[in-house]
Amino acid sequence: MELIAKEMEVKIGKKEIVKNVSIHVKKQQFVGLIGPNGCGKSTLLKSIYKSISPQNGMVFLDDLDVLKSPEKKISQHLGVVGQFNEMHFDLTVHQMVLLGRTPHKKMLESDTKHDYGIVEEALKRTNLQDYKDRSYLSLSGGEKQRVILARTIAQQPKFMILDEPTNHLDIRYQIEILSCVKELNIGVLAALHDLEMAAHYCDYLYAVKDGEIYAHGTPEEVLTPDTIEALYQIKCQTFTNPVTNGLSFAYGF
Ligand SMILES: Nc1ncnc2c1ncn2[C@@H]1O[C@H](COP(=O)(O)OP(=O)(O)OP(=O)(O)O)[C@@H](O)[C@H]1O
Repeated sequence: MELIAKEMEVKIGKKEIVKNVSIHVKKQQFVGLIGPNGCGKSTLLKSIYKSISPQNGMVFLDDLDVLKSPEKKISQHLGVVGQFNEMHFDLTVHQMVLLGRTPHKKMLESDTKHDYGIVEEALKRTNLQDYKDRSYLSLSGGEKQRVILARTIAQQPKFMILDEPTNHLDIRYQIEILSCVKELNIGVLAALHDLEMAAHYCDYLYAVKDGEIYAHGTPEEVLTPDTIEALYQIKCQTFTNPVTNGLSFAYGF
């Protein structure tokens, strides 16, 4: 699915947090949102997935009007991995991932073999098969993050929004999670802090500064020393990593 968010504006109290932001994610594109702490990335994402109401703007997933549609309808198409995944009641990992099937069920409809198959596949993709019977609350932050992703995969969304999905994850799982999301081949909009990961996984980037889009384009177009300095107030040199051939960054020079 394609996502178009147009002229998004979010005010909290008197403060304008998101100022007239438009984002376009084409079918199967992996689009990154970068920018310093507090620039408004999460607020923008939340206003797109309707966790907060924007003062202005519209959001379409193909022809589905997200801001005007009921939650259930939206969650049949849109999966969200948020930044904080705390729960106050305990479920096993398997039960948590099975919850991903809820948007596709009628009230009180029981889980089927088909649902269990989808859950198994999601656990496999996120490397969680051995955690099936563990209590969710007993997991580490990184393990919880993977369970939430598995639940979102089991939801079989056609578009995914991720807010710093690699928060809490060590380097191996950062790579595994982003590769796993990329392999889903669906439209993705993800807030990312690691610029090397953003350069490697994203087809297109939006750089946010003070609630506005400061730059957008391919990673090579956006991740220039000037833009990085403007965003993060840090000197930076970019180079092609001789080992990976990817874009790399030397900070503080
Ligand atoms: N409910 C709220 N009340 C007051 N201010 C808020 C609220 N939510 C967000 N803000 C402020 O809005 C600004 C943007 O926050 P947001 O979480 O969107 O930034 P971010 O770019 O996602 O940051 P980070 O990279 O640190 O996660 C911050 O200054 C934050 O303090």
